[in-house]
Amino acid sequence: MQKQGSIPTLKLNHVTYSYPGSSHLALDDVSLSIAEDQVSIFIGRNGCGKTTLFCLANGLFRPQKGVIEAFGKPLGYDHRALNQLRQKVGFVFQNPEHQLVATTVEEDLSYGLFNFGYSEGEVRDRVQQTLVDFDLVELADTPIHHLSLGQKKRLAIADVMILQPQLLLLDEPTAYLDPYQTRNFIDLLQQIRAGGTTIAIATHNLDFAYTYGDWLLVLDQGKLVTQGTPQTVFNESQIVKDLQLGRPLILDVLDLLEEPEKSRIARQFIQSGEGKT
Ligand SMILES: Nc1ncnc2c1ncn2[C@@H]1O[C@H](COP(=O)(O)OP(=O)(O)OP(=O)(O)O)[C@@H](O)[C@H]1O
Repeated sequence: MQKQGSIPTLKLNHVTYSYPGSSHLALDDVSLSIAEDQVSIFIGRNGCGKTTLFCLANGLFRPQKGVIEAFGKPLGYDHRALNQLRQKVGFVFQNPEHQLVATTVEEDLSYGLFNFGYSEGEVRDRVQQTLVDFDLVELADTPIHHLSLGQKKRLAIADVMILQPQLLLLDEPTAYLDPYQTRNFIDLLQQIRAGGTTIAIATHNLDFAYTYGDWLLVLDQGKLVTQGTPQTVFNESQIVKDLQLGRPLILDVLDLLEEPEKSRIARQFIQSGEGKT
């Protein structure tokens, strides 16, 4: 169940957006909530609107219709309001190359803090702590272009987390990562979540979505077509079947088993995902 009652971290009320010069609606009358204490995962075919939604949530784009609320208040679009929003809502792009701006790891971590006006002492302290937290100490002086893609992804997340956001938006976080790096990344997410940051993710990785998500939101052609727990969405949603999004591998494996083994493994698998925090 999606948590009811508390103020959602992010709320979209009938939000519509089309890119400048385009008559096509990238998001079409979308209403949804991201609950504070759940990992929300957006899935859907290429071009369904996931990245656009995150750009709207971060104030990079402004909807033509509808209202977006973060932490119970409608977004403002003046310079000051956006500055505040971007400290509270961190957005990690799909491709870390689009995000890393400085020459070395340490400089890159400092960059955002200086931009937001933090003092030199505060920047120094936060950078040192973040290097430790994100296992980047040995890479502190490494030129960005010497990093592997997995290391760049880690740095891109650290760049955002150094601002201590309340909501972290991750676009395709497991893309380009090998299984070992994916495991490390999931550990990192658990750490971030335990620190109290709400996490929302856009992904095509259905195994990751099934295991790690608390709440799945399915977009198609700019519309929210269904939402629910991963179990409900993948086991019961006809829409998801019709969209031919595929299924998590674990469900195909379960189909090969007989009862009671099937129920036993399914329970174990779900419980392993529940140990995410
Ligand atoms: N800069 C742009 N100008 C015009 N249309 C765009 C632009 N960027 C995206 N679109 C369109 O907006 C729609 C939503 O795109 P978006 O990138 O949000 O999808 P997505 O779900 O993130 O896709 P993917 O899974 O491929 O990353 C698509 O129809 C896309 O073609």
